[in-house]
Amino acid sequence: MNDQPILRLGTRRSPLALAQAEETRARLCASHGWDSNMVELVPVVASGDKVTDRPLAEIGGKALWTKELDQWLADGSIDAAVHSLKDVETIRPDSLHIAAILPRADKRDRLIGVASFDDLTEGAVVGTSAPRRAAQLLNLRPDCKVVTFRGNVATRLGKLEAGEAEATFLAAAGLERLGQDDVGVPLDPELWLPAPAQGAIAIECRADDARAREVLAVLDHAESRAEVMAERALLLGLGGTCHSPIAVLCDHDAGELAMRVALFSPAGQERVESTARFAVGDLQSPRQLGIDLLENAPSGITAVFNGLQ
Ligand SMILES: NCc1[nH]cc(CCC(=O)O)c1CC(=O)O
Repeated sequence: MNDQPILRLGTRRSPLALAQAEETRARLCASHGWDSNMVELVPVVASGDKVTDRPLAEIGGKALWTKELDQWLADGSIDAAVHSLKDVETIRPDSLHIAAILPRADKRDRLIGVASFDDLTEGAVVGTSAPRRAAQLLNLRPDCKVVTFRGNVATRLGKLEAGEAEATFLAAAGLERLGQDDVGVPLDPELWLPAPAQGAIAIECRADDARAREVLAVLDHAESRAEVMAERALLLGLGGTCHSPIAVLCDHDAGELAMRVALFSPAGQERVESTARFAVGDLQSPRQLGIDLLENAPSGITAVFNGLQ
């Protein structure tokens, strides 16, 4: 009997990351008829988890979430890595391959602490460290004051509980995966858009690892992949990073993809938005949309995308 695991799955150690890794393991075992010990979870402390008092954009960006797992993939310590796709940089090394996108969960943000934006007091302090959430909030409610909220979901809810802010935002998907979908209220995409690829779990392996690619491919959800790849193509066209206040949502609609996008200046005074429809699988058009949007954007928005601010 061979008791070696068939697949070593790297994950971050936060409760949300572990829940996502467990979901991946459960799907793999169900699809292949494996026992759960045939997939080994290998937790790593990511650089991004070590610094929790400053905004991610300030301390080095999204690479902080993938650096260690990329390294472990490269040196063969793990066969695959589980990521929240919204935390994964737009341009990935050629040596890695996104072998599967799991069925996407609720794509919306939830507002926590108050029942609606109208219920925020005049000048309310709101906790977030995401440039998109800060800018989008200030666009709706210029009177609010934004304070940095980082750390895992429980940490952020704890800060809210301790009165450090009147409200905060969290992704519905993360709350759901932690069994906390009773927290806060979902924000209607007509009013408030999520981050590119929000709610999507991606599983990466080495591009040249045919066995891992084959084993993981059964988990791939084509509809979710089409949506998140279009959102990431837009990001590529915009040259967006985690510094960029970009809000976008792509849904399937009548056999096509329907995209809504909004860009903001950092303090929220300026906003450009657009809607577009694409054929499923067309990545050139969302990328072009990003380029066109920036060309016509007001200067406060182009400045942040051109790294001038
Ligand atoms: N930036 C942190 C992060 N990365 C992924 C999620 C939640 C799950 C997801 O959006 O896919 C969260 C927490 C949040 O934004 O509330």
